[in-house]
Amino acid sequence: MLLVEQLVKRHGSRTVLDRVSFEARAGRVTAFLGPNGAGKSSTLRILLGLDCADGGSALVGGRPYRSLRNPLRTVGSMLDGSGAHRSRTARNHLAWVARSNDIPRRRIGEVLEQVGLADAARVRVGRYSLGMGQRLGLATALLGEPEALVLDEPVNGLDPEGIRWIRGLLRRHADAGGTVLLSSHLMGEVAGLADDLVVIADGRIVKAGTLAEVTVGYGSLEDAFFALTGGGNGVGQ
Ligand SMILES: Nc1ncnc2c1ncn2[C@@H]1O[C@H](COP(=O)(O)OP(=O)(O)OP(=O)(O)O)[C@@H](O)[C@H]1O
Repeated sequence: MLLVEQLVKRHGSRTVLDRVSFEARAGRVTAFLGPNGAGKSSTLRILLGLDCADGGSALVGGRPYRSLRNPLRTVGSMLDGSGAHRSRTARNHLAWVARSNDIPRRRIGEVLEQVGLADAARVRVGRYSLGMGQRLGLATALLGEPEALVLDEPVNGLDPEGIRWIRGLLRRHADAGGTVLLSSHLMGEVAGLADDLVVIADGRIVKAGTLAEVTVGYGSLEDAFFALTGGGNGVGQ
């Protein structure tokens, strides 16, 4: 469903993505794992049409994101929290997104209920906690009932109950045949959730496969991660 092939991205003379290739399949939760600065966000931004590649391709359901007619009905995403303006309420924000993507209004109430924000729907986003902002970001991603979800560090700011909740939500999405791609630099959250792993370090894919394939020969996912990434930063925080 999500296919990244030979992706190259440069900033000045620096190559931050070096022929990155991987696939996130339908019915699976795929974790995109790597230390800070490895190139996860850069890849996801290109996949979601927010940045241009210098080479290669990134396809959603066989097409570049920018060629999708109503993108939020194909792929829902969350990068950098909710993406909502501080002065808006959650309901206003979702109404605006729904309108711009031809999504029926009934979905607003449904997703607010689904992410546990129904009671805070009329509170301004500027007053939300980090975790509430994450929930609103997820509500926005779910609004168009997309087949695929692409989430950058989705558990940031969530408390243990929130982490458990998001795990369940993503699991159900994949079990219903959807595609989930999430990035993370935290081991613990991924070990209990992902079916497939893609490990990136210094802009290169160093390993991809099922959880069992990636961890074979190592005591734990954390051991595998350190060995594969050369002991990157920010791991296990
Ligand atoms: N606009 C930019 N200009 C210059 N360098 C950039 C730019 N955007 C990203 N980079 C660099 O590209 C590299 C990859 O960054 P990226 O944000 O994709 O990493 P990441 O794996 O998402 O890390 P993190 O977990 O910290 O978010 C980093 O070295 C970063 O400094």
